[in-house]
Amino acid sequence: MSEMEQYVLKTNGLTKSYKGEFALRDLSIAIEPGRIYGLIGQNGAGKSTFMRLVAGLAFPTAGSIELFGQSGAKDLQDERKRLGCMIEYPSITPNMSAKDNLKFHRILRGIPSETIENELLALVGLNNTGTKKAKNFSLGMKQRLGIAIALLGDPELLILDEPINGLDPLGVVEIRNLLIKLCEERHMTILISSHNLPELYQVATDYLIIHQGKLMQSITLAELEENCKHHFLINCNQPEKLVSVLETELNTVNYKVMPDNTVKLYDYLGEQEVVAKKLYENGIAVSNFSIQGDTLEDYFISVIGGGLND
Ligand SMILES: Nc1ncnc2c1ncn2[C@@H]1O[C@H](COP(=O)(O)OP(=O)(O)OP(=O)(O)O)[C@@H](O)[C@H]1O
Repeated sequence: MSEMEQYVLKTNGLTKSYKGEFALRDLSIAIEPGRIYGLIGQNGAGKSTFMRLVAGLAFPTAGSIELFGQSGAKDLQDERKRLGCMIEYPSITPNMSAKDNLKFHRILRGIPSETIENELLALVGLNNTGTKKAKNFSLGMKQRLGIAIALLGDPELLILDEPINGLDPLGVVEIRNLLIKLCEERHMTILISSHNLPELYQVATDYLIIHQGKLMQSITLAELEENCKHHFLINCNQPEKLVSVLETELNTVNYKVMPDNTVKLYDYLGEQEVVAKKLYENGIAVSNFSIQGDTLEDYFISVIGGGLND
């Protein structure tokens, strides 16, 4: 990456329609290097469409794509050599072993190094599969082989469409560990889609939530955790006085004043009456005083819920 390449991928107003129906609408995102982005949305939200457009497997109806700082048609095609993709299904030949599958794709892509096959098999934990044919692999093994194929060109941006859906918990952990390793050891940027937020959790550093083809939210892991953390939500007529009461009478600075002047208090969660009493004693009129906080699923639903039926 050169200094010019602040973003690995940037899209502006990216739109794709099929026969007048929008699969993707006005999607503008920016992906920074060395991070793992979870592209999250329900079935049909537009995740695969987005990945296909970035990979050059489909063409946008409107909007633009910039890869590694380049957006001209020819430059974009050149930059796509720096991508590794597994979109929709792993491109596996069922009657071949893992190694032969890798060899086939290596030759197809004109990669001379033969040692890369064994290196990648070891990396994805398939080095002991010998002559076993891919059709006899578990789903998790097939996904890992698909990832190994996507890694053949030593990509800087790895795009994986639903690599963990349908896997058992152990399979999910294996893929998760592999992705974290690729990001940490090779500084690879990863874009991974799923319709399951808890499955992406612990692997993604950033989340792009899409619904009905539109970007609903781009959020970091820290922001997601902050939004899901349990707290008292307090609405009152004197937020400054409330803050002073929290600090001086309740001895806490573990609160946050939101842009709309509501206050989130993260302390005293089991002691609602203690807080309520202090507010009352100090003459603070409260219009809302409730415990808030979401599970990841609740949060996801609350974000996409805003876009239902538009
Ligand atoms: N080639 C195509 N022709 C017509 N419609 C399409 C085509 N590809 C996608 N669509 C439509 O675009 C919308 C988005 O589909 P897409 O496959 O991108 O969603 P997704 O989020 O990847 O869903 P899933 O999780 O089910 O894979 C859907 O309504 C789908 O029917």
